[in-house]
Amino acid sequence: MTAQVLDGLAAAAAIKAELRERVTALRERGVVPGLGTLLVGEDPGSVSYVGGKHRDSAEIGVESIRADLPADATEAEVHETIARLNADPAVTGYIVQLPLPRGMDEHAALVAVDPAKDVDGLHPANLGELVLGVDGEISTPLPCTPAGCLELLRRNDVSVSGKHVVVIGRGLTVGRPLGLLLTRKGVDATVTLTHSRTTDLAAEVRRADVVVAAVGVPHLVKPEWVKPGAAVLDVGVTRVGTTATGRAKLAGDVDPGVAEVAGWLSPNPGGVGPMTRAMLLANVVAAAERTVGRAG
Ligand SMILES: Nc1nc(=O)c2c([nH]1)NC[C@@H]1CN(c3ccc(C(=O)N[C@@H](CCC(=O)O)C(=O)O)cc3)C=[N+]21
Repeated sequence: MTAQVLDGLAAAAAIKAELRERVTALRERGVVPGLGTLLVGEDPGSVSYVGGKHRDSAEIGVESIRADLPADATEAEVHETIARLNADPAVTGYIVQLPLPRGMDEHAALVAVDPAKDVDGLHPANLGELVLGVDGEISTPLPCTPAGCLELLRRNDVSVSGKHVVVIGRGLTVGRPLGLLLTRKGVDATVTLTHSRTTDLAAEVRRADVVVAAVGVPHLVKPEWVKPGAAVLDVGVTRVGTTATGRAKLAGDVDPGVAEVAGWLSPNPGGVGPMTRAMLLANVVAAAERTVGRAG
């Protein structure tokens, strides 16, 4: 058996086509959505992701506002830039690209973002809404990678309702908020949130109907761990060298052999990454629509 491909590029293209129409409607009302990014330093992964976010924005008519600071920028400069993005009316929403350089206080940066402009869904107020709003609709932005995981499954008719989902990794941007999203009413998964201190990860994964690997350990999830027919989302990515042509060689958290056991598998690249970017744009468009609502 070979797993069906959970094609993130195709799903993201469909989402972007829908968003493009909403952007056109906003522009007709004189509202121009703008995505801001704050990037500190030159981590090659971060540079590549931020570039992708702005390319996607241009495709659907969202303006780009880039703030790039050198790796040796001071924390005060980072906070000045955050204040500027908070105040800039052209910026509908923005993200502080993580990780920040070693030694910088990420929590302090995330708290400083205006919650109304937090299109990452990582401000404590928005994460708090995610915790409090488990029983109903919430209008605050959802963290992009967790939302992208659910949307990729939904668009491929893979239901998680009543299913056992094993999430590997408890990080701020994926595992922890994903556990909250999966257990909301209407999503209704049963979740096991595993991490580096989990005693027997292989045994946990073997019981899973859906596996989400988000740790950044190349090829961690082995074919023998996966229940035949399970859906596997490969979220983590690690740069493991460069190709002869100078491009980055990437390795996901899932061993390629899993494709022979799983029922569905998201490729990496081409799976959850493009969905993360699509969800970011969805948050920007929704934030712009909320400003229209406020104006009457
Ligand atoms: N504040 C913040 N928000 C984030 O959402 C955030 C972050 N910081 N820091 C890092 C992680 C990682 N992340 C990715 C986004 C897109 C791809 C992506 O589009 N990947 C392409 C390949 C891109 C390539 O070739 O490098 C793919 O999977 O097909 C990957 C990873 C967002 N993150």
